[in-house]
Amino acid sequence: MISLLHYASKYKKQLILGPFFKLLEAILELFLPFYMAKLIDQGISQQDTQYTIKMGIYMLLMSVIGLVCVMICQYYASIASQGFGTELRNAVMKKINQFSHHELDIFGSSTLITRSTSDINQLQLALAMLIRLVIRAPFLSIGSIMMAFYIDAKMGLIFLLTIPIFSIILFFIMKKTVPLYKKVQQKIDYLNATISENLSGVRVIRAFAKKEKEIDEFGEVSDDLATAYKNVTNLSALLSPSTILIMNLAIVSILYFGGINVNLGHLQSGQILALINYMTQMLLALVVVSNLVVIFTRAFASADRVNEILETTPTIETSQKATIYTPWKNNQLVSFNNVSFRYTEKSGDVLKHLNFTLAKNETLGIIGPTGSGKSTLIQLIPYFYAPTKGTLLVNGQDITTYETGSLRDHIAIVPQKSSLFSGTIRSNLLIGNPNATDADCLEALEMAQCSDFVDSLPKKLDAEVLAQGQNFSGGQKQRLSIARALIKKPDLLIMDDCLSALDYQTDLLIRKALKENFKETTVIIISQRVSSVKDATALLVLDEGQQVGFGSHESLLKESPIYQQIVHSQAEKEVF
Ligand SMILES: Nc1ncnc2c1ncn2[C@@H]1O[C@H](COP(=O)(O)OP(=O)(O)OP(=O)(O)O)[C@@H](O)[C@H]1O
Repeated sequence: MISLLHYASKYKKQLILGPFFKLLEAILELFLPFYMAKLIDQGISQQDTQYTIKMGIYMLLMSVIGLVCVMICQYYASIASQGFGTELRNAVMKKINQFSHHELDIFGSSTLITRSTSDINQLQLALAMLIRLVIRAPFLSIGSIMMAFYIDAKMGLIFLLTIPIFSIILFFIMKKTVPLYKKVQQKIDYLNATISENLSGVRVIRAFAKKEKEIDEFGEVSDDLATAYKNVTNLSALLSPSTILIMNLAIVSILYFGGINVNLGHLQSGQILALINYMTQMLLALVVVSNLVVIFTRAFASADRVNEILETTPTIETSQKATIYTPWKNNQLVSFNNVSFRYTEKSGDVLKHLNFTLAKNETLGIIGPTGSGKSTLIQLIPYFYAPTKGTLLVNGQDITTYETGSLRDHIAIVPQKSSLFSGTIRSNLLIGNPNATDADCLEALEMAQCSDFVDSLPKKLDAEVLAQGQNFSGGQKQRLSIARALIKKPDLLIMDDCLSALDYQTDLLIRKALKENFKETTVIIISQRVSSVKDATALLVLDEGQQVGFGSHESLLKESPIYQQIVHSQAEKEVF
């Protein structure tokens, strides 16, 4: 948590002045009972109206100044805590954006969302409390004891006695609640993951009529969190009645011993009232201290979770010596040299000893059964993942030596699962090329075979796209994703099984448009359909991560049994 405080360094003024004004207010609050005692004992008791009014005015002034101090402190606390939260959130988002796909896989999106929202909110709250209460509460507790001793040393002993009793109760409650609060935070994480999975898969859940099952399962997760919350709040809630019990017992003691002292003439009734006020003030301040402990415990747990993100070193980092990718230096655009890859240390190799080369302006088709590693392979080329073994050259140079942004600027990928962003059709296309004109957009839409349906929309290029493109059909989303890649006019275009979702005619027209308009572009097409890749310059056949064939359609038909099987099975289907 301490290490995160430098994100509040811009707010030094607020961090110093906030507690300072709160301290001023606490000093004034501490003197109020003292003046009240004087008002009663020397003003009201002795019927000295002038003195009573004077003390009343002092008390009023102190209250007004105290109020102003509180407002200034709250103002500074809000500025500093909100600013700190914003700085921290920006740093976390920056870091997440530097993560390679490997770190994104490890963390998972739901915990990244929880950590950058609710955990940072917790830290923001802790900083606001730090400014507002961390000096005030201990100051009021100690100050009240000192004032009690100042009024009467023997009565002050009652104050000293209450502190260990309160501390023992606080210690036992804290000992039980602190670990429980950590558990609650983990359960919130799990609840968020469940909500996000349910919402993203809501259509599948309904299609399989599993709504009731999902509702029941969510109910269990939710009940689990509620039970954890109940357990911890039940324990925390003991603190308040225990404090009130101690406070009342202490007040009874003050009244009892104070009464004796008043009878003996050692104390006056106003002083007894002041002592009761100090006792209330001290115990309420101690309750605030205990709440602060809870807030800080939760903040420490959140700080660990946020720090985990900030301290993660991305496996793919652009080094100082990184080279800027410059296109067309080398005839061999992509070269896999004995490349193997595994997602995690423990999992086996998903790609095994791949060796092939793709020359510029050529088209490579990748085909193979599901799970054979096709998508994994193409994710290595833009350096989303680093090869585990072997070297991968792009444009004659090891990908690990490139500045990743410049490399990716020259590559466009159409992912297997199309993803559009909320905005308009134009804003989605501009992701591919921010400088594209309307004419460029229309040309890309034409090549991706989506002109007809975009033309039929009343707002055309300005037609609204909802989050994840929900208002478009699967095929329309796929074609818009293709247009977004084409508008980039990349050196290397990678299409990850995106044509299989389209009808044969559209698939054919898109490939024809590519051939005619992207003569200077190297293309990699993954497809389950032989017809989509058979005209490629070379075909790579994958099976369980192994390269089991590489060559033209004709040569593979003669040499590769797996390719023969694939062709045969598809030819059979086409008869029916
Ligand atoms: N992010 C990931 N983390 C761990 N394992 C993964 C990950 N992505 C894929 N895999 C595993 O890697 C293997 C290859 O998956 P990949 O998606 O590359 O296959 P594919 O040939 O593209 O399949 P499909 O044709 O079904 O799209 C599979 O066994 C899969 O379980």
